[in-house]
Amino acid sequence: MSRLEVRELSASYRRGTVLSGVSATVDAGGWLGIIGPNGAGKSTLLKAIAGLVRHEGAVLVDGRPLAELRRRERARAIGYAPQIPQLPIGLTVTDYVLLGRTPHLGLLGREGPGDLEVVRTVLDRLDLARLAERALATLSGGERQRAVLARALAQRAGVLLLDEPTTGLDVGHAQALLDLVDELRRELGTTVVMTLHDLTLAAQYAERLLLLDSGRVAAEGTPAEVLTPEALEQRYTARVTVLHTPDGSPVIAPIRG
Ligand SMILES: Nc1ncnc2c1ncn2[C@@H]1O[C@H](COP(=O)(O)OP(=O)(O)OP(=O)(O)O)[C@@H](O)[C@H]1O
Repeated sequence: MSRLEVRELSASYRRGTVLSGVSATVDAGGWLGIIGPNGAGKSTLLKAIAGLVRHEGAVLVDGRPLAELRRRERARAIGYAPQIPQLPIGLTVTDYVLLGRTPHLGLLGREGPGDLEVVRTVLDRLDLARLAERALATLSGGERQRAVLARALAQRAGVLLLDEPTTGLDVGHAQALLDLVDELRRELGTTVVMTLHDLTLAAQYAERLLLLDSGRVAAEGTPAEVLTPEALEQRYTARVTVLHTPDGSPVIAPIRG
């Protein structure tokens, strides 16, 4: 169970500031969706939390600054599935997903039956079992994306950062993935932070949403609080109507001009 705290995070690339004073807290087992228009800083925020871009401010897991953790400890604390990963394309799906188990291996660095079982289960759930021995290079875009997510899920880190995890996935595979993440959350108490452009899906799975605009927090709250037609018009320059599913979850429907 891991509680994530992001305090006053700021980050800049050479061209200028991309994140300014972003703060957020995600309770253990919570699910925070990061939304916002292109270029708002969503991916940079995840990379900063993962410790992959230089930033100011602090990221704490269960009150401990991540910057103080050793590499292996950090890999157990935080898992990250990037939007555009660098893939060792010669590896098979199984060997690649097994890399996710690295922070859990013993001194000899050999995987045990437990590690193989975790990998098998994740492959099965993400419909990758029949591709287990295929090289990553031979996979389709959506299959590759699922392999990247499988590796992050196999890591079983306390906090899971997912950058646009459903990009390139068909609706069924997208649902299977988010359902699996939800299960990990319920069973293991995994804390999830996910960026997503699909606002309807974000509303269905995330408990809370954080709307970023130009590197700042424009709104934070439950999906119903954040996803108002006014906010979407203002932040995305979009014409939308907000409908609701029978269980009350917002559905964002674009209106043709
Ligand atoms: N490596 C980099 N070097 C310079 N600028 C960068 C770099 N990465 C991102 N940026 C810039 O930082 C800003 C935020 O980018 P980021 O990828 O975090 O946005 P995003 O909200 O994830 O966008 P999208 O929805 O398009 O994926 C953008 O203006 C982008 O051009």
